[in-house]
Amino acid sequence: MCSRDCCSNPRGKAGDKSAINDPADSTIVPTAQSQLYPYEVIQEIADFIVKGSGIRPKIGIICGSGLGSLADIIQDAKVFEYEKIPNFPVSTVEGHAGRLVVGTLEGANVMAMQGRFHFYEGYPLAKCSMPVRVMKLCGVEYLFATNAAGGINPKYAVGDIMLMHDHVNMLGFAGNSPLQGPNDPRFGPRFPALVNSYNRDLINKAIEISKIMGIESNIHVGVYSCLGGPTYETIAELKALRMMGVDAVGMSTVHEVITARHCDMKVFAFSLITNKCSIEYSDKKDDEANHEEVMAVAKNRQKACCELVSRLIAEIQKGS
Ligand SMILES: O=P(O)(O)O[C@@H]1C[C@H](O)[C@@H](CO)O1
Ligand SMILES: Nc1nc2[nH]cnc2c(=O)[nH]1
Repeated sequence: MCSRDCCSNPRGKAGDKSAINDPADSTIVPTAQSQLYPYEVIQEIADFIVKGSGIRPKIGIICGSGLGSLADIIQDAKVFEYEKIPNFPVSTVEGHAGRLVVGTLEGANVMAMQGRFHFYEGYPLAKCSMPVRVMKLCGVEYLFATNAAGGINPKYAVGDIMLMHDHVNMLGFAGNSPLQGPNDPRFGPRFPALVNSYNRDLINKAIEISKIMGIESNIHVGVYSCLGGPTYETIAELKALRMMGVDAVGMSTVHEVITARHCDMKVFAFSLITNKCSIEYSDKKDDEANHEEVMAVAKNRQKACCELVSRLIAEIQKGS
């Protein structure tokens, strides 16, 4: 366990001047990824996982809210509780177990985060997406990021899956990035491009797989937007997002994708639509999003999500 309480306590020790130069104190050094988690610290975490599991994973999976079962299908699993991994944050959200599962899926070496870190938990974005860099130094080439999201596109139904082909980074519009601060070129360039972030081949393969699974009418390709949370959106915000071309809205994934693309990982991401976001004013309680509904829908659809992920990993394995 890390001796610096900042790693488990997102608030740190405000006002403690002696900690100003502590690179891992998230209160004093707000968001600079390379300062919060220098390369050497990420390397130590990666070594801990690779040595502890005896596996060098090729595919990294991040399980969205209620989608932890994506990690339950991993074979020969070696499980690391987050609190036992040196310098790792802890999960604080229901539906995010807080375990890293390393093993094999469809013959591929994989590592899966059963629980991710969100900005609204009080973690800076650099900390939220730090595990993606750990994945990279473990050997991961492909990031599979999943999330639960509200459907703004009126054609989307609860339980549908939206394959992400682009995003609108609302936190970025507000000047917040996981890459803020000094750049460490060992991870990637100062100014990474984000066009084509979502791997087109993997999207096309997922569409083909959805046909084989007979769920193609529940599959969409669309644009996700990440907001800070933890509040769900107002009607006016939803209307604005829709005008911007957003199809689904959530509170995660985008900063993970940015970090993955910065270090040149191939990205596949999807949103499970757990609730419909009505953009009309109404008094109906049914129109209000809530986390219980999000979790219940995710539980109902976990089988389809697991099959999609497994089949796509099998395709990647076939090509390698
Ligand atoms: O981790 P994800 O993005 O799947 O979780 C979503 C966003 C919030 O954490 C939560 C809201 O219900 O679900
Ligand atoms: N921001 C946001 N996140 C979600 N996660 C699941 N549903 C929603 C939603 O409607 N809005």
